[in-house]
Amino acid sequence: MPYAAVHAPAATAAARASGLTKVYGAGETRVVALDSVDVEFGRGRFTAIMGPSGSGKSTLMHCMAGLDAITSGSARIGDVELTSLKDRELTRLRRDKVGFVFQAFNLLPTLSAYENMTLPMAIAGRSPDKAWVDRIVRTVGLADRLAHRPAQLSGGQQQRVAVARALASRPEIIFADEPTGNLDSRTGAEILGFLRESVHALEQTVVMVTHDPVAAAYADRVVFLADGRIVDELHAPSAESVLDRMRQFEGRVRTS
Ligand SMILES: Nc1ncnc2c1ncn2[C@@H]1O[C@H](COP(=O)(O)OP(=O)(O)OP(=O)(O)O)[C@@H](O)[C@H]1O
Repeated sequence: MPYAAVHAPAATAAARASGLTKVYGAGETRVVALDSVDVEFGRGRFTAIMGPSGSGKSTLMHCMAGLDAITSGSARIGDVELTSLKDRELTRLRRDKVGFVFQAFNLLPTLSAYENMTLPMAIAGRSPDKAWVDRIVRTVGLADRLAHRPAQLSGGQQQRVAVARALASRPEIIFADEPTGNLDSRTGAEILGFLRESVHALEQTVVMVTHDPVAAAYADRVVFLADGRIVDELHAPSAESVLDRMRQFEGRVRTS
């Protein structure tokens, strides 16, 4: 049975967690990476996740994307409860409903930009929606690079291909983990602009982990994590307001 049919009515959030707890290890090596996190990622919104190193940002992203099993609580993509899925269903959900952009571009070197973009759909046996793919290609400015292999592209162009690949299947949600970490600031700004454009013009949903207040300012909302908990959030952020919040927050941590 298709997984969508098994579950509850449509949710308004593209993804949500409640009481999401992730514990690694046991005994002396036990680490509570996420401690009962409640969070929603609104459909058609761009959310940044920030927090100090080790605060649980990547773990939250991996658990919400179905890349890592959760210890307790609930994680949903749309109306699908991830904990109810078997491995195979989870693989299918990730392929069909989730797009990923990583710091390393993760493109296949022997394939062209276009083939890389449409590879996940080719694997799934689905033919790409040509009008949609054309729109993405125009949005990320790759029209004259589609036949190039990754080695013939700059880092910024390779990341544009990775963004286009994440968008190509019109996923329910795109998770981006430090997508500009390997790029200079001008090229990084371009990629962030494309992510913002994909949310605002193409009505996609993006959740991005970042350390950079300038990158976070491209989002509609910033969620702050510390010690595996959500401790703050900011709407319509600017780089200054994010930095300011981080400073207040560091002050609180130092004095507590
Ligand atoms: N596979 C693992 N096994 C054991 N502990 C882990 C594992 N992955 C993460 N952790 C621990 O969980 C906590 C949260 O890690 P996580 O990588 O989510 O933090 P982060 O906020 O993404 O950090 P950074 O900004 O440095 O990437 C850390 O204490 C980390 O050491």
